[in-house]
Amino acid sequence: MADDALLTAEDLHLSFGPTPALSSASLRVHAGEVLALMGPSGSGKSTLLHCLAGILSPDSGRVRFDGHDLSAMSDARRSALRRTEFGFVFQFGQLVPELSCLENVALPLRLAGVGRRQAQRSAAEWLDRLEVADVAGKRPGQASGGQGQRVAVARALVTRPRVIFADEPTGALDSLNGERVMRLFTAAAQQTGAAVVLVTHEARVAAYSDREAVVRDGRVREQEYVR
Ligand SMILES: Nc1ncnc2c1ncn2[C@@H]1O[C@H](COP(=O)(O)OP(=O)(O)OP(=O)(O)O)[C@@H](O)[C@H]1O
Repeated sequence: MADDALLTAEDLHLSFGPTPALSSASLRVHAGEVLALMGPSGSGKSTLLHCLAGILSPDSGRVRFDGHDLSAMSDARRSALRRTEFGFVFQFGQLVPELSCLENVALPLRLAGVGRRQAQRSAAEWLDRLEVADVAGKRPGQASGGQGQRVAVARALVTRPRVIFADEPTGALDSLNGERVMRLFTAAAQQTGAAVVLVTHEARVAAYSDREAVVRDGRVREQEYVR
């Protein structure tokens, strides 16, 4: 594999008490690619994603983003990196229920110091791109599951992060809505040049990736370019 990876995991080990979750897991993520992490339940996919995102620290091994070792950073610097360079989409959108969908998407920009009007303008553009402009004024509870996930994708992309981590982003949706989310998500990520690291059980969802990596027993066993 080429050495120009944006994000790398090298020989990660991590146990939760007596339970090993990662046992020598290594992976490279390249700028702009969509990488699907697949594998059996409990094999370590989410743990690997959380280590790559700097949410969990491995017991040993190293994660590097753009050449910088995440474990060598202070907590404050790692949090800042997560806010500015990474975006997140989870199974249940985790939108703020009291805010409108527009305000949810504008929120990461507001937290980054962008003025209200500019943040709302960008948020509206992103809702439009994800084909959910019609729910801008609604609260997440008034949107459907598929619309909520597209709002969550807009919120993850609005800051133009370099990597988006998505853990079962379509897990709560039927296949038609799941495919719509994936189609819009991957197209939007491609437009911004963001890499996507996607955990999924579903071959239909993984079909939107450029590359699949199979995690078994805490280790990346097979990797294959699918497109
Ligand atoms: N917070 C935790 N505390 C204790 N054990 C954990 C914790 N998180 C994960 N584990 C264990 O670590 C192992 C790997 O879990 P992980 O969630 O990474 O697997 P996964 O492949 O994402 O599973 P799934 O597909 O079911 O979501 C499992 O044995 C799991 O039970």
